[in-house]
Formats: sequence, structure tokens, C-alpha cells
Amino acid sequence: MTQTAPDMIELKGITKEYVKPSGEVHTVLRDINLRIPKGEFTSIVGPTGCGKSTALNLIAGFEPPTEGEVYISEQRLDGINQRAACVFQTENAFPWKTVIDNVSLGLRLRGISKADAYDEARKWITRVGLKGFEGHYPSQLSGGMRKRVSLAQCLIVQPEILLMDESFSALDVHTRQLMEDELLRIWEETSASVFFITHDLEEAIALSDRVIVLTAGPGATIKGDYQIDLPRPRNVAEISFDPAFMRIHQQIWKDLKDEVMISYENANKFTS
Ligand SMILES: Nc1ncnc2c1ncn2[C@@H]1O[C@H](COP(=O)(O)OP(=O)(O)OP(=O)(O)O)[C@@H](O)[C@H]1O
Repeated sequence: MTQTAPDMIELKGITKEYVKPSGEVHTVLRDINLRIPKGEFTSIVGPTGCGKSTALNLIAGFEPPTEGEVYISEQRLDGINQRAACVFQTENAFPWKTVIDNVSLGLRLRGISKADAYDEARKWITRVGLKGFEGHYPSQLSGGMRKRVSLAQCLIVQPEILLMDESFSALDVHTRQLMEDELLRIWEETSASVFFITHDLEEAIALSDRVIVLTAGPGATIKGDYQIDLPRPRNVAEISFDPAFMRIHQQIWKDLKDEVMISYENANKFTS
């Protein structure tokens, strides 16, 4: 990643608060400043409940910040971010639609003819390794295959930003590594900026150009911002044996562990 790439995403002085049913204000994120260049693969890690999904929702435009602004390619975001696509932990695919109808949906919604949308969908179905399954319904596929459908559904619209919220965490470890490698392979062919949320520090390091560590909430801020200068292309199963990977892991884990401990202590205060 070159230093000169323009910003794709900028969070400028972002604070996000929710009002609890009791009327009490709960500050999730406080004064977050973050710039993500075009084409960068950024992961965000932090203790449970610190505000990772909240940050993603703000970039997606699902919710507005309480204070501060989100900029996408230097334009202030107001409403849904049309340049982004999301892959969540849960299924994106509609169970009553076949694979090809699910994958072509994004193009059909943009007014593209069924024949053209199907042509493009077939290319993406092949790219994610599902050739031959065009007429299957999601219930006839494994969890890993359904995740591939979700990826194809998102990537077919060629989003400039891919927002991924624990997208692979429900998969078994082998399927997950295959999907991670496929994601990297496809991402390397695009110029999409990826904002990837995970609980798994190894996954974050293996995939990313950069790992951001959030502090324990409430009022989470950025605790650490690490460049991951491991060579690409990467094989996620193998890179964790690289001594450089282990050094980076140790360094980031030091930051993260402290915040996880604070988060446990906070949770214990509530329950005791
Ligand atoms: N719509 C909402 N209304 C009120 N509180 C909310 C809302 N969305 C999130 N929160 C609160 O904001 C905090 C951060 O939630 P968020 O889901 O962003 O954290 P997270 O880091 O993604 O969590 P996890 O790691 O467990 O997935 C939590 O305390 C949560 O209860």
C-alpha cells in the first residue's frame, strides 16, 4: 500500500451515543479519527461490545454519528453509503431464490436486464468456486458455499468499499481458511477498500495491511494502529508460522489483552 493513495474512508471526530430506555446516555465511540486509503485492507479488533459494529454501521450510513462526520472519497456521507457493500456473519442470501438469482439481484435492482445480470452472475459464481450450483437454493448448500454466495452477491456490484462484520466466524476452521484465501485473491484483483471486523487477532493480521485496536468501552477510542508489512500474496494457514507474523501478533496482543481485561472487569462490576 503506497502512502500516497487517496482516502476512501475518513472518520473525523466521530462520537456515537445511544440513549438507553432509562434515559441514560451511553457513549459507544468517542472522538474517533481514522483515515483509510483506497484499496487498503483494514481490520478492526477490540473487546466484545467496544463498538466495532457501530463503527461499521456509521461507515455504511445505517446510522448517523452523534458528533463528527464520515467522509467517503472526501464527500460527506449523508444517508446510506452507496459505494459500500456488506457481508455479515449471518446469511445474506434469500432462501427462496436460487444461487444465480441471489447473485444477480444487485444488478437487477440497478436496472440491468436479466440476461446481462445472469451473464455477470455466472462469472462471479465461477470466481467464488460455485460453478455448477447456479440453480441450487441456499438450503442445498453448505455454510461455506452460502458464504461464497454472500461474497459474490456483494462483489458483483463492484463496491469500492467492502464492509465485513465477523463474516467468517460461523464457519469451521478449514472452510474459514479457504474463504479467507479466496477473499484475499479476489480483493487483490480489485481496488476495494476492506473494513473487516473480527474477534480473531490472527485472522486480522493474516488478512490485513493494517490492524486497528479499539479500547474497551464505554467511549472507545483507538488504542493502536499497526501496519502489517507481511509480503503478499499470503496463505493464511501458513503465514502464522512466519516469525515476523509472531512478532507482530505479540506486539498487538499486548495492547489488546489490556483492553480485554478492562472489559472483563467492567462486565464483572455490572454483574457483581
Ligand atoms: N441501536 C443501539 N441502541 C442502543 N445501544 C446500542 C445499539 N447498537 C449498539 N449498542 C451498544 O453499543 C455498544 C457497542 O456495540 P457494538 O455491537 O458496536 O460492539 P462490538 O464491538 O461490535 O461488539 P461484539 O464484539 O460483541 O460484536 C454495546 O454496548 C451495545 O449494546
